[in-house]
Amino acid sequence: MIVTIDGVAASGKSSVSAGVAQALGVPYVSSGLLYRAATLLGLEAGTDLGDARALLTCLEAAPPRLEPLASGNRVWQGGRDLTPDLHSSRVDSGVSVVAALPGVRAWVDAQLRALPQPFVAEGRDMGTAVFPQAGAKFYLTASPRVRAERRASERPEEVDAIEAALVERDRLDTLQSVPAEDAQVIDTGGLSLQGVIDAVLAGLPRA
Ligand SMILES: Nc1ncnc2c1ncn2[C@@H]1O[C@H](COP(=O)(O)OP(=O)(O)O)[C@@H](O)[C@H]1O
Ligand SMILES: Nc1ccn([C@@H]2O[C@H](COP(=O)(O)OP(=O)(O)O)[C@@H](O)[C@H]2O)c(=O)n1
Repeated sequence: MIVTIDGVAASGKSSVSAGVAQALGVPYVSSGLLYRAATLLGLEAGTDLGDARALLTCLEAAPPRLEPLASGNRVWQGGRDLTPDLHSSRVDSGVSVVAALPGVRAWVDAQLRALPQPFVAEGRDMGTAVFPQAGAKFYLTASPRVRAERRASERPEEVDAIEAALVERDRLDTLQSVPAEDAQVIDTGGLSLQGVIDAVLAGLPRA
C-alpha cells in the first residue's frame, strides 16, 4: 500500500513520514528533494530557473536519482551526493519557480512512479496527481508562525524572515498543494512529532 502525506512547507511532512514508514517497516519518499535537486543543478549551471527546456537538458544529461533510505532520503548525481546542498536558502527561494514548470513536474512524477512500492510518499501532490490510488492519504497543516519557529532550528535566518519566506512559498505552491478530497487533514500545531505520527497511524485502514 502507498500512504501519502502532503502538506504546506515545514508542516512536518518528512519527519512524520519517516516515523510512519519506520512503524510500517517500509521506506519513505521525499518528492520535494527532486524539485530541490533540479533547482540546485539549474543554479549551478547558471540557467534561468524559469527556462524549462534548459533545466530538462541539465536533468537529462546527468539525471539526479532519489534514494529513499529509511534513515533519510538522499539524492545522487552519479557519485556526487547532492543532499547536503538541497536545503540552502538559495534553493528554498528558487524551488517554487522550478516546480511550476509542467515539464519538470512530469520528470519528477516519472522518477517517483518508477520506485519500488510500497512506501510512504510525502510532498504536495502525492495524494492527488501522482498516487491518486493511494490506500491512505493525509494532509498536514500548521500556522506559518509555528512552522517558522520549527524551521528556525535548521536555518541561519531569523524567525520573521523564515516565516515570510514560507508564506511566499505557500503562495507560489498553491496550485499543486490542494488536499486530496479523501485526505485526512491534521493540524499539527498543538501536537508533538510523535503525536502526529500516532494520529497518522491511527488513521490508517485496518489490515
Ligand atoms: N509536531 C511537531 N512538533 C514539533 N516539531 C516538529 C513537529 N513536526 C516537525 N517538527 C520539526 O519541524 C521541522 C520541519 O519538519 P519537516 O519534517 O522538515 O517538515 P517538512 O518536511 O514539511 O518541510 C523539523 O525540525 C522537525 O523536527
Ligand atoms: N510534491 C511536491 C513536492 C515539492 N514541491 C515543490 O518543492 C518545494 C520543496 O519541497 P519540500 O517538500 O522539500 O519543502 P518543505 O515543505 O520541506 O519546505 C516546494 O516548495 C514545492 O515548490 C512540489 O511542487 N510538489
